[in-house]
Amino acid sequence: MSGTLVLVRHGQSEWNLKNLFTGWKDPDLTDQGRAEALAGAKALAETGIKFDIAFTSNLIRAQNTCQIILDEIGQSDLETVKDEAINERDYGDLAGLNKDDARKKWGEEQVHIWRRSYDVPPPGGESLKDTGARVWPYYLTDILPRVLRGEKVLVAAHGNSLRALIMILDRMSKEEILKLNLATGVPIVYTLNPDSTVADKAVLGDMSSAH
Ligand SMILES: O=C(O)[C@H](O)COP(=O)(O)O
Repeated sequence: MSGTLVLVRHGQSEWNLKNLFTGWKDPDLTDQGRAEALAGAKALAETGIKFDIAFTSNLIRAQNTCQIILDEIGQSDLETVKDEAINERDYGDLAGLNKDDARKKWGEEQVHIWRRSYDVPPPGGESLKDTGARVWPYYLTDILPRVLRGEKVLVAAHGNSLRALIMILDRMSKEEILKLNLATGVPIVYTLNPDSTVADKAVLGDMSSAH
């Protein structure tokens, strides 16, 4: 039996718009972010998918993205589990700073390393590896068993908690994950084999503008 796992990064947040490092801070979606979530929802609706359960983080931008999707596909009351295990990576001392100002202060390369490397944490925050250390166990204990039972599972979360998940799903190396950026509101639909490997992957939208 194969199940379906849909991953979606929340739509643009107020702090994405202001170009601020966000992490565990809790800004809401912008109008554009709500529109992105709705566009992703419409793409999912076209597939005719009906979910068995949804997972989201403790942060409002992911929760509202999740609800916009569920409302659009006619599943407003679907069981939805909220857990900080799939929160955005903790950006530590960078949270609240402007990304361009940070580049001016520490240099383009250092900021890129903090944002995209596998195991270099930003000051006081989590690396992707640290983020994975909480995302992966949660995936194995709470999310994957549902998919392997043949269920259809929605995960509405964050750029870096989802990069950690995609790294293991797509068997990406530490070097490959450096280049992966997820567009906001674009659903990624995985069909998993019974041994939890990926049978099929479809991206319902345009990832090319992601940065
Ligand atoms: O937390 C943030 O600032 C963003 O959601 C993700 O930021 P990044 O693309 O710089 O990792």
